[in-house]
Amino acid sequence: MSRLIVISNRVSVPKAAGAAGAQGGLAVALNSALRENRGIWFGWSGQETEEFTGHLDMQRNDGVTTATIDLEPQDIEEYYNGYANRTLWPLFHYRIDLTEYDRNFGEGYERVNRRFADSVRPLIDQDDLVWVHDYHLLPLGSMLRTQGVKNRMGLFLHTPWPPTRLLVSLPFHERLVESMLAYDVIGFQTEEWLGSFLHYLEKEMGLDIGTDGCIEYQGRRIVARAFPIGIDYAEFREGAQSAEADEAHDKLKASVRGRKMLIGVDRLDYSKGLGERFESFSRFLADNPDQASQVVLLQIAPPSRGDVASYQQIREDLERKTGHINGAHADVAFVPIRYVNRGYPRRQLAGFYRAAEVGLVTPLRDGMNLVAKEYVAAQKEDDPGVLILSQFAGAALQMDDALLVNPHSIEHVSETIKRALTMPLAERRSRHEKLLQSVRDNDVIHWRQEFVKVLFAGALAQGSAQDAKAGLSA
Ligand SMILES: O=P(O)(O)OC[C@H]1O[C@H](O[C@H]2O[C@H](CO)[C@@H](O)[C@H](O)[C@H]2O)[C@H](O)[C@@H](O)[C@@H]1O
Ligand SMILES: O=c1ccn([C@@H]2O[C@H](COP(=O)(O)OP(=O)(O)O)[C@@H](O)[C@H]2O)c(=O)[nH]1
Repeated sequence: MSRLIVISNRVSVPKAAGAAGAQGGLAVALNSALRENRGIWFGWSGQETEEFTGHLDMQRNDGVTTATIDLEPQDIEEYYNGYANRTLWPLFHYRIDLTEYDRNFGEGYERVNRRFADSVRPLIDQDDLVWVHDYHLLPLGSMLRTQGVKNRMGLFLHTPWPPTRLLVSLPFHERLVESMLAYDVIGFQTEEWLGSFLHYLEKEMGLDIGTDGCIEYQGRRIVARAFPIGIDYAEFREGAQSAEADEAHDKLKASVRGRKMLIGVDRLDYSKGLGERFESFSRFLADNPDQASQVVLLQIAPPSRGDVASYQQIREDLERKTGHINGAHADVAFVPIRYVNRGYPRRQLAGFYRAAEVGLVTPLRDGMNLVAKEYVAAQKEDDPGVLILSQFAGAALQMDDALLVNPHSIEHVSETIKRALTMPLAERRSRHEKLLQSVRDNDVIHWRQEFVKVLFAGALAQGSAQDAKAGLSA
């Protein structure tokens, strides 16, 4: 069996920054995928070094071998804080108002991708499958090809892919997209993002998408397909039944003293729609004065990408908004929003999810959103909570038994909160049963197997890309 060489910006090693529980879905998903496979996970340690040395720190933790490099401050500033998180992240989440174009960012991005290529190259054996992740590393595959790597290489994008009319605002967009065509397989979270990618290839590059869903490019055949990511269902369910989860559940339940609870768990990111969520909750309190002292919103929001100005801004905005809402609706014995700026281990989160009657997952745009799936997996099957889910999360395409909302519509979300809180048990059970089945059937193991199968076999996309092309416009 071929080894898997996974390459991502973020690697989940104990030494990595944020390992305490705020690393986001990519790290969580890859950790469990790699535990199942022989191979190596390569990437940035999350640490800074004065001068880049290319030194590989190899570790074996919990069944996963990792190889990490440290980056120098200029790399972190231009590549991670710069091109990845000030340019591509906002653009890929449809926020061209926040997108910054700076020549130094682009140069730093290419330099760090080259450093990744130089460092990982010696780890790749002839039969290995190479699987690159996310927007930080789009040109890595083409750099490895230049170094003579002939292995099968795949790319999976964890974020949305933007509509063509937004993407063309990126200087040198053609160069970036063309570099992606060095991969043999390009995976997206949903058919929608896949459709936008294919639209770009057709309209901007004049490429034909084959009837078999493949792209012929310079004598090579590339498969582009949707592979929706899932959670490690078995591991999460086990954790959700642990003593740690029970303790977290019991403590939280006791603290709300009989009130109903809504829960949100998100990195502190403008894409997660936290401001709109708080306003919707405030509207619910204003429109339902009889309920106002009976319901509490717990928002867990570990800080993320704190060196980027737009993230500092959203943090300030939310602090101000929470203060206003609590000021307007609190009384001496009751505060409506508990806003917590720290991360928790997932076993504790599982207990928190179970304690909440409603899961509020309302991003303005999100590649998938694993919190939505975790909320469902953590519920008691005989008395489950209700998931309110943004129609703009990738997860919504698989979870239409949730209450789907437009997170921009404060009225709609407020009314949906009321509906969720008063939903009869029979409807809660029937919705939850279907959601749980989908979360169980489409777990992270299924995701990894599907991607690796296509990468390994070079198999045709079986019409999926063609469906997306026919059914969606960018
Ligand atoms: O590494 P950070 O800068 O701290 O950010 C954390 C991760 O955020 C993003 O996660 C995405 O991947 C999830 C799993 O596929 C998906 O559910 C979610 O919708 C995405 O936002 C980012 O794409 C990762 O690279 C980051 O590691
Ligand atoms: O305090 C926290 C907050 C979040 N997470 C995890 O971070 C992931 C967030 O993934 P998601 O796909 O929802 O969003 P992302 O942060 O990757 O954009 C989920 O597995 C959460 O359980 C965590 O472990 N502790």
